Amino acid sequence: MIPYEVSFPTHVLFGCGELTKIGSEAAKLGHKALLVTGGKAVRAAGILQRAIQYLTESNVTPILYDRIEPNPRTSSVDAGAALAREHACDLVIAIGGGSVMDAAKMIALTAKSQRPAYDYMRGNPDGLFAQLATITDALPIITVPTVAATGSEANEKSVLTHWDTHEKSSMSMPALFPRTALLDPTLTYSVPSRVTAESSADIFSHLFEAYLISAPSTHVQDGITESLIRQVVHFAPIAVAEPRHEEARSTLLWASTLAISPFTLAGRGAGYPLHQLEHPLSGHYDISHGRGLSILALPYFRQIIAHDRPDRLARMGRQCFGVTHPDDQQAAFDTIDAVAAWFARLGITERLADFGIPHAALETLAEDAIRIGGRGSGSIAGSRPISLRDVLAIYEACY
Ligand SMILES: NC(=O)c1ccc[n+]([C@@H]2O[C@H](COP(=O)([O-])OP(=O)(O)OC[C@H]3O[C@@H](n4cnc5c(N)ncnc54)[C@H](O)[C@@H]3O)[C@@H](O)[C@H]2O)c1
Repeated sequence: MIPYEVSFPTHVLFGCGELTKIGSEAAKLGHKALLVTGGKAVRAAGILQRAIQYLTESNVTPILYDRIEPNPRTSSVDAGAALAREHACDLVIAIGGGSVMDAAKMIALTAKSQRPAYDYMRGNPDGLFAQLATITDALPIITVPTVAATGSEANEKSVLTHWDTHEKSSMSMPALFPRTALLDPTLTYSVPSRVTAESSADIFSHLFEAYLISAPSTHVQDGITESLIRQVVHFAPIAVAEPRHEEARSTLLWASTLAISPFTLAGRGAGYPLHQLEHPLSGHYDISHGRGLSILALPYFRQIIAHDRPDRLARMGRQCFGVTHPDDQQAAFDTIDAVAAWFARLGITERLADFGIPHAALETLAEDAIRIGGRGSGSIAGSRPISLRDVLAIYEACY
């Protein structure tokens, strides 16, 4: 058993219509808010206009920064932080998906520290990466997720891309915990089916990654994780088919928040190897995160987990996918088939070649995965040290 220390400090308000409370919640934390969002979707859905109205009615002045792209870049964070300083904002509000929330959280930090976002990233040799665990100072943050996917709304993580070096990596520090998260499932009704499908695959990957390579004595966490996987497997196809299905959208939204939380992760003692394999794909080719993960998942199961932890793959299959075979090895392979069928139901069937990635680039991508994801160790931590050869074999298998 691995000892753990747990913190879930974000105050969560969950329910259809909770967006109406954004003004009163913001007024508790500040007077002038940098309102961070993406280019079009949130405005097109009418969410942005409503948020501005509620803030203004509560005497909170919104300063709009609507330049966050999917797979957010350090340059966008730096520009947002400069705007927050210029207007003396005392609060940051994120309305959008994981990309917007991750960027807003780093804006809240760097607006105060006055350092470029890249200073905090793994690849910056003169940076602060080694000190992240002790960094606590940032402007207060409110998150309003409009996609059920990353859990960024209530966790201490941010994933950014430094486009000059194509490094995409995650940072984790206490300063990034949002103070308040407003979770309103109706805000996700406008998410297109394609994005709903890949976001659901992302929630699923957050749930299975540490679960499949978990240390022993995590029975409570296992039970919660399996329950969440069952809900995502059941409700994702429903939300894809019926975007305004309240029960499906509500379930996916809360599942996404809990998927990266101490309730599922405490004491696992394991990292996110599949995420380390995905980051170079979106870092170089701007592939959406959930899509990249789902393309890599099946070869990762076949080449790593089915050999190292058939017991865990079999358990996930029996608990969440109706697998019944009594032999663990066979049940592990049956689970892979069941996950493949679920991806197919969601319409996720692409291969890496479909995204214009040249075959000759696979080696560079694999080297990047090892360099950034391996933190200088020469391999990625997982059920065993995952080598350059393993990564390349997985990329080849889904090309
Ligand atoms: N912080 C974390 O813990 C964490 C965990 C996993 C992944 N991530 C990162 O988060 C990012 C992905 O976030 P994401 O999956 O939420 O996607 P996203 O934020 O990139 O959004 C995906 C798309 O959905 C659109 N969209 C958002 N809300 C919408 C709505 N209501 N209606 C219609 N369209 C809408 C966006 O405009 C965008 O085009 C990646 O960079 C990933 O690496 C962060």
